[in-house]
Amino acid sequence: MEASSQECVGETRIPVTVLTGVLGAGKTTLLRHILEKPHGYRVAVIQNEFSEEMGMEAPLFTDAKGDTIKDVYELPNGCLCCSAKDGLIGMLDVLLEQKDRFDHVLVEATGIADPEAVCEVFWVDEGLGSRVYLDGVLSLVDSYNMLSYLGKRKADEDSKTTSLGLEAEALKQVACADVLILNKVDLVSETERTRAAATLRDINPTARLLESRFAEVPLGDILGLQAFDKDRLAASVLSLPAFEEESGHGHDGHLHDGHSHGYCDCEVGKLTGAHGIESVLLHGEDDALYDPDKVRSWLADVLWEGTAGFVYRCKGLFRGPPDDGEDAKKRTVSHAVQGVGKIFEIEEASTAMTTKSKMLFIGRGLKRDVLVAGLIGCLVST
Ligand SMILES: Nc1nc2c(ncn2[C@@H]2O[C@H](COP(=O)(O)OP(=O)(O)OP(=O)(O)O)[C@@H](O)[C@H]2O)c(=O)[nH]1
Repeated sequence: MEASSQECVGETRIPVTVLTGVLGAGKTTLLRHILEKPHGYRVAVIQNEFSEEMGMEAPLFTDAKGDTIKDVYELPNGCLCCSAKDGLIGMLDVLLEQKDRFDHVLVEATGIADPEAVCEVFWVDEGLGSRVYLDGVLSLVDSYNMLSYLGKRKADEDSKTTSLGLEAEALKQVACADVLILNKVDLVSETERTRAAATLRDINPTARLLESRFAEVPLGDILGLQAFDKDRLAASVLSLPAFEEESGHGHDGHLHDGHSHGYCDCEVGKLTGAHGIESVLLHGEDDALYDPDKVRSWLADVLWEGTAGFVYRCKGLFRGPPDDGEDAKKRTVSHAVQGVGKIFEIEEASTAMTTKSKMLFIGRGLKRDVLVAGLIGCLVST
């Protein structure tokens, strides 16, 4: 596409990139890279996370001075590919009024959004199409977990107890991509990395394929590419395999068909339920302190042994005891928990907690009582 085609009567259209990726693939990590590091790119971000439904706050992005970055806009109330479409158009309109502040817009879709339906916003809405253009679709893929969520694990492992059940959504995100980022390559062997890359190439032979650790990619490789091609996207989606109807998620693998008939499970903006995925949010007691070592061994049981059902994603914040010698009433230490598949980490949170400790688990067949008892078992003994 010629650069000049992005101009309209004396005005340059703003490029928009759509970012997709299943739960925990590294979308927030990529946003940190884009927003917090000094690249010279001025990017406004629209986030459509399920944070409200999940009871977790959206992540804060800060600049080198520690100040909160303001160019992040949250789009609540539903999923971008259906109920939040109008909200997206409205928000882009608001952003365009301040377009001297940025050169690029990045729209982060939830892990279940249908990227094809999100892209349609840009050619269905004529008014919008004259002011912005779709630069490309960027899909992040977790190289460590992708074979399970793309349904490519060996048959004996590929059961509902070891898979999130979002194969159709994950495949479509790969198929629709103009740029694929194979992230978390630090967690896989050379052989696994090659296999993962070949799997992606099989599904989408034409996308630019990048590999990354902690989503660190040159921004020139993902933004300002003028890579989006409507016909290529349609052809790529058509070549996807059909999926059987499951858990009320009524589609045939081509999510587009479901949408074009006005039906979408994520219409109410819920990741859980209709997709057969559950979430459990645990709240700690007001002043309770949790022992990081106990939390670590509890999570090992939950994630590695499956003691509370199949947990694919967990995240949380909890209050721990003060460092040795400090008065517990004066200062407690906040810890952040992040887990994807069987990998998790607990580290001191960079910002002090303003809310109670909370822990979110997403997966299938979750045992709430077991999780509640597990968290209570992590209380600091007095
Ligand atoms: N080892 C490793 N961990 C990574 C990499 N990229 C991201 N992570 C970790 O993976 C976890 C999930 O990353 P996020 O960026 O929060 O993923 P997300 O896609 O925003 O997650 P959701 O909002 O739940 O969909 C965090 O603990 C990250 O630090 C990577 O390249 N290597």
